[in-house]
Amino acid sequence: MATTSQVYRSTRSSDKETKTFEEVVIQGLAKDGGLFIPPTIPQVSQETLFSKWSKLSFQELAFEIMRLYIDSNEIPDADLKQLINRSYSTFRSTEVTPLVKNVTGNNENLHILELFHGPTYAFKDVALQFVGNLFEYFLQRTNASLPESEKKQITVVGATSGDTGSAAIYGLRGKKDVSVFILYPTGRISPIQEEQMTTVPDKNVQTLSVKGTFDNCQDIVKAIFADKDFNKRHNVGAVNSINWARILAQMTYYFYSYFKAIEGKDQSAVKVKFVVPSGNFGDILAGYFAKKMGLPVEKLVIATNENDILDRFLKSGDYERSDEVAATLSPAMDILISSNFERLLWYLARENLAGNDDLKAGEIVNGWFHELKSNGKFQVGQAVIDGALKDFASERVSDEETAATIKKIYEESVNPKKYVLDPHTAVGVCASKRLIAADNNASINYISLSTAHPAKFAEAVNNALSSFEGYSFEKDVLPEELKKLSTLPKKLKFIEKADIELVKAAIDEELAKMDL
Ligand SMILES: Cc1ncc(COP(=O)(O)O)c(C=O)c1O
Ligand SMILES: N[C@@H](CCOP(=O)(O)O)C(=O)O
Repeated sequence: MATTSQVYRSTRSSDKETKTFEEVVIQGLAKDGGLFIPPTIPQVSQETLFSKWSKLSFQELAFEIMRLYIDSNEIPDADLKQLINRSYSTFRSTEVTPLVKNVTGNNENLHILELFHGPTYAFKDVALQFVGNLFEYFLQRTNASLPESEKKQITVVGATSGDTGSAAIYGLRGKKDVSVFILYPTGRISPIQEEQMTTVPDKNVQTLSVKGTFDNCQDIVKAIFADKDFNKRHNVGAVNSINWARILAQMTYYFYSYFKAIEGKDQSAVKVKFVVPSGNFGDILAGYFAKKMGLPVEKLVIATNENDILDRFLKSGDYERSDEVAATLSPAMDILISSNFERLLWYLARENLAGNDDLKAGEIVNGWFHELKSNGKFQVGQAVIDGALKDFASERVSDEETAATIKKIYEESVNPKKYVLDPHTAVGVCASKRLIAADNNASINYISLSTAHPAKFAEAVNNALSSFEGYSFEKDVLPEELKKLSTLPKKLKFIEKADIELVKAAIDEELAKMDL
């Protein structure tokens, strides 16, 4: 049997107010600047997990999980099933997120969880195909009873370091009553990522290339949510992982891949570690929920590149923003502040500092984030670090190690041979390899999340592999669908400075032209 959790609250709130699922999806960010979380995490029994859920398809599993977090009065069973099936019908794999088992042979138990079989070849599609359909569902229902002049529209404003942008655009292109504005840091995303976003001709889509960093873009998006007047005029919606529905939809692949990894093995004798290339902490946070719901995960391993705020936190308890973002081979993870970490901190604060009191936890987290804003850092104390270390470990991976891992796996892989990793996935696989050596324990299975298709990062992949005889990016890596992108006309608007007023003015101007 499973328990449910269908009300939400803000990580920074110390009052009793709760919200419904629809409210948190449509609102995105809480008014106090906090993120929405379910205060109670539903529990799933081991019996349900292993005698029922382990036999389900990806779509069936998604339904069981989502049902626990969404009241059936908000979305009835039949509608939720339809939303899920429609969202995953766009994937190129019938399994949606297939697991490549024992990629380096049987000795290492290293499995690669391929999350890039959706329309934009990155893990974001798993959540954003669903979120796009969800926006449409809620809007159609609200608008059905309203006269034409009062019909609601949503203006989605998102920030991307490369992948969220295109996945959001593909999830929302052409949808009625929704417009999409995506901010990305000029020159800091790969050419294919930029082409994916800027070549979509639908009139409800506009990309904004902002002179600055991803953190500048994310800060502007959060400030836009806090701007009451702009929000009232435009009804702003979130596609970044500040939107709870993103995290919810990502939980499925933790359960699904766990069951695939242990298939045919004695479940009580096997341990599973998930290794997750991390930036904004949205992907691995879904794994935290899966673990807390009852999936017997040994550890969730945060793999960072040189932008290592999460690794430094786990080692010191200081959450401290660096002065500058490093440009690495894994640019989608070039992030200074990991937005979703706030959600984890709320649970850790409640359990370790607030005597399990929701309101007190909100007060503590609010204090921390005010400190971060004024001093660029805060400290959580040993009890919170110890709490985090029960579920998490972390590894920091350099660019040299990333490139070396792409090479090594190309050389070593047996299933299939000459397996090509993208640089983000390589950060995770490098961390997995370190753990395999350190743990030296044959009962542990490592599920390393592959967050993007290698074709999206041609330069890093080619630099690592072009010296191998017979290697051809065009022939072996680049999918047909991505080949034609460079020939299509681009639609983008430059924003000269990372300035909220310039961005708001651009949105106003473009919205007027869209005439939705
Ligand atoms: C390819 C890729 N890998 C890893 C990440 C990091 O994921 P998260 O931000 O959820 O930690 C991102 C960006 O989010 C990404 O685009
Ligand atoms: N790496 C992300 C950054 C945005 O993160 P999100 O998960 O909060 O949307 C990207 O590719 O855009």
